[in-house]
Amino acid sequence: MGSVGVEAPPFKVLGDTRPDDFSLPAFMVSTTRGFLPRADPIRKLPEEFDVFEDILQRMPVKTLSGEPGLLAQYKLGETVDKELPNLTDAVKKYKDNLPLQNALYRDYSFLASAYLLEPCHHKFIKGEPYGLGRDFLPANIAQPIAECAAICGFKPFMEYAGSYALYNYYLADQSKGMEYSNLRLIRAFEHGLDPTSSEAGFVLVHIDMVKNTGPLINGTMKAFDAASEPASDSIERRTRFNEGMGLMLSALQKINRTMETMWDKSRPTEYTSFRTFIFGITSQSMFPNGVVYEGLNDGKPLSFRGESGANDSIVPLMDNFLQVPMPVTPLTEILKDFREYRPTNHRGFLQWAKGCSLELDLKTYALAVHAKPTNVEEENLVNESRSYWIQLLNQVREFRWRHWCFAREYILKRTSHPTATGGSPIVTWLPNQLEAVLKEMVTIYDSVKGENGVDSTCTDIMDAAIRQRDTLRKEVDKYCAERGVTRP
Ligand code: HEM
Repeated sequence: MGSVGVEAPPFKVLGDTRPDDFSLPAFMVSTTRGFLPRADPIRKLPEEFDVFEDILQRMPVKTLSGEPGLLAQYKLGETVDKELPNLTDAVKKYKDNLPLQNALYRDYSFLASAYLLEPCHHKFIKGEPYGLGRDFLPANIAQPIAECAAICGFKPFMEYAGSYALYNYYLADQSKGMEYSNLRLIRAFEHGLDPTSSEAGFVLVHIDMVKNTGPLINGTMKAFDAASEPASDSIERRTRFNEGMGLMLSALQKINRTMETMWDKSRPTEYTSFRTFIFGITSQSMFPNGVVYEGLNDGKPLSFRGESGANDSIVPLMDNFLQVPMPVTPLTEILKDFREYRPTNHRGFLQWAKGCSLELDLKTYALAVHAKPTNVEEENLVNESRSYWIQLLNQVREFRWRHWCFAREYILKRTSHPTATGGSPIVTWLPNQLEAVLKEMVTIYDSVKGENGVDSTCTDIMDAAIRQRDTLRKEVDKYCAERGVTRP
């Protein structure tokens, strides 16, 4: 499987993820594991890192044994300063083992965030505002994290895929595979080593969703493959294009159903307490002057965005495939910035998919607005393409709408802190993209509804979407008024 030969250089999507090949990066897009790492994450570090491992195990608010850890006692900072050697040379020794470098990056980024945000956690549990985080990362964390992050192609700060979420699970029982109840976190800040905790649920639901991305990639590649064929056999071409979109649609439906399990797996009342540790530096009151990484950047402070699902690749893939236009606002600039915080291979794939969709003029082909089908079979296929396109947009809408509901129930109702972990403004940012999708749905529907009709599924979808747009506007206006926020 693999590569579509349009003008853009072909992108190699893996079929076999070659789990035993340590010369390849941990993250490479595949039709089997989708956006998950090529193999289950490495859990155990080599023995040179034993002291580091020991601190990591003692770190969480609640350790694996259930005892309070260093973060519960406000002792992580002094423990790191006293006990942790600078292991940069040991990191370099394993430079050719890329999945191991990713495991090191995950572990150092956990320690870096815990170290920087420990004071804020202690303010938070006393019911006070976050105050200031530590603005200095000592060499024993700063230098090894810079080393392994550079080798893996990450920024030297916690990210969603490479660290907190997608490279942070193991299978309790190897024979049971990736079923939800068999997944455990490798690292956690608060109570996440207990699989029934809200922190574990929050992370594991992301993994459980991304687990379904193999078929999404497979469908995407099939749709691109079909559309890039010569137009001579238009029936065959469109049949295969529709098959690809059909696979994408069923994958997205499954992903959205899994997302809905968040409500049970992670309680809305508990999110704000573990999230203290996943905030970033950029646009956060806890780090007004950035953070100095000892021995790096000539002593000048650095700033990175925090961990966020905004760095997941499912929705950006759909935005790019469907060519969803985003408004020209400062909020959209944040969306673009988020897309820098992901594995290099994911980034390459998303950019390639965007170029491919534009180059193939996929939207025009799918909607075939002024097409004059020569027979009933072709007409039916064209209507099917239109229907799939609208249904795919509807899945992106559903994802973003549920997301707005998460933001409302887990965050807006619990805290007045104005920025999310990734540094986006909490009231206006998610609606910026959700409104863009709703607008695109209306535009597309208006362009095709007179064209011999679209099926009744689409009519129902549009009725619901238009009602939702009105509800969203009212809710955002209410939160803006309450918090004195103006929409950019
Ligand atoms: C309790 C559950 C969740 C909460 C409270 C939450 C919160 C947020 C917030 C506040 C943002 C804004 C960006 C920022 O961090 O600055 C965001 C963005 C995002 N999150 Fe989540 N999230 C949740 C679950 C998920 C899940 C399960 C996924 C699945 C991959 C996900 C994927 C995304 C995506 C794709 C965006 C960007 C949205 C867009 O492009 O419009 N989130 N999330």
